[in-house]
Amino acid sequence: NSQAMAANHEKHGLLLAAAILLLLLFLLAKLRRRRKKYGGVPLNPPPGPWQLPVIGSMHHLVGALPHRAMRDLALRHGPLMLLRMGELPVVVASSAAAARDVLKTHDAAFATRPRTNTIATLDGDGLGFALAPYGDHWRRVRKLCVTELLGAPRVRSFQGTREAEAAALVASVAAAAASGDVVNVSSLVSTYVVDAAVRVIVGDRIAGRDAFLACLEEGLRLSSGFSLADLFPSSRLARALSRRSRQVEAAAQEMSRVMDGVIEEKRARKAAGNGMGREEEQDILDVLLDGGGTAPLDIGTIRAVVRDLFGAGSESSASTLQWAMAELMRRPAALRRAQAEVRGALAGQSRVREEALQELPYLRLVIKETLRLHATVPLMLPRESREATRVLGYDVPQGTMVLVNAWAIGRDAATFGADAEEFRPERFEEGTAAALDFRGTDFELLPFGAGRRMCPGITFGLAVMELALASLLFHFDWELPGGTVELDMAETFGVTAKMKNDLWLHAAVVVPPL
Ligand code: HEM
Repeated sequence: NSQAMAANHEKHGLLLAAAILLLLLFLLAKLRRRRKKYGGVPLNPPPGPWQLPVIGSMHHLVGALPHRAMRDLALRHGPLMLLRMGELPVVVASSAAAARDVLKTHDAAFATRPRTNTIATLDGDGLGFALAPYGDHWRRVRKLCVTELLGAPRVRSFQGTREAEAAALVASVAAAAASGDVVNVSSLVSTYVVDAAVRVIVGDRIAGRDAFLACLEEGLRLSSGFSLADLFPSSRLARALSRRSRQVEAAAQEMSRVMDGVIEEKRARKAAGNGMGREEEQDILDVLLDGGGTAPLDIGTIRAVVRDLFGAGSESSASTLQWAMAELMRRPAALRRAQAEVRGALAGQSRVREEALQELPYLRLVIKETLRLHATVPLMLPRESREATRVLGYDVPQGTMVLVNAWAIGRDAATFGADAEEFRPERFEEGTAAALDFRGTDFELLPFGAGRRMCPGITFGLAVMELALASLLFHFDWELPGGTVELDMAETFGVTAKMKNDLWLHAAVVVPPL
């Protein structure tokens, strides 16, 4: 009997051991699968919200704009968190300290951009530099752009063009004011920014101008956000089903076709000895076709650089200007102060010349505060880790997409105090905020990013924005249209957080344009 009991015990023991072994193997396999999914062998992944199979964390982002939803999640999960968008692991940095670690301490490790299907399709036959992988091509094109195209001397050389476009903007507002119509500030400001950009980038005499702009706009719209194929890159079905993939392909082809026409036109004019005048008259495309003093660039690269400059430069600047006007309308004291400043500095003159902008420190604070509160590229442009890296003590494996929530960082009460959500340009005249700058050295304020991939168009963008804002405030008094109690400050979804609805205002001429 006792022998039978012992045998029974042994049998149970063996069964138990086998069960435990199986369980362990199962858990190990699961763990390995998890680790493999995260990419590599992370030791300590950043915390994050719970995930569902297949869609990952996407259900946490439903119902709010991504930068807002991610800010709310970061308040619960911390300044560095791990999300999963479909198959893609995405790490989000949401505090100045986390941003410093990504953009400064490990700048080189995070200096590349993810290559999503949308980007690969758009870049199909030409690689610019905004979305290019880190490497020799990016380095060469960026250097050319920083030194030859977007540097202070070149930007200064376009002063006359900008002033002419600002005069056209003022004339359009004045015409609407004279007829008593409400002015669509959003639309006029966008036209101004795009016209100024077209003239500076490809010149004002191109035949295919309208088709060219329509293509750029479509390309930009399609490259915003994530497409289905981007979220499930390994799923050929998703790719086949994704209507956007096909739209992107069609847009990319059309864009190349139109752009080639523009370039041909330029080349023909150049060959005829007409159109490559003195340096100060050269537009950016002239310089690109010239090779900028180095070996000539291939046509695909030229196409892509032109597209990048438009894509990165136009909507961001136009959107910032619209937010600035909208915020000023909500803060009459700030509006009055900015107007008193510009009208005082330019007393007796009939238009704003760029030299006068030096005398408008408050106007600059208005733009700075707008960039803080409405970082128009709210999640910056995505980065990707080139190697396994530790950020704030957490492991970020190679190949992880990294987003920096510049929008949330600009509104962080830990930096800007209890009124961080309010528009108050004066904050930059007081206390520690006065020392903060947005040129990539202070991680509390990152509207243009920081590090190797930071925005190279700051000088260009500020020149366009300051002149327009000064002109609008110098010539006109502004009022909300009758019946408007509260301005609609909602944002749209996209790479840039634009105002969702156009800003309509009443303008009254105070200083008549010539
Ligand atoms: C208010 C205006 C603007 C804002 C808020 C803005 C913001 C940004 C941000 C956040 C980035 C990503 C930086 C990073 O990854 O660290 C960026 C990149 C870039 N911006 Fe801007 N930008 C503006 C105007 C412009 C203008 C006017 C141009 C050119 C004409 C321009 C050209 C670019 C390019 C080419 C890149 C990619 C740089 C690279 O990957 O190496 N931007 N911008």
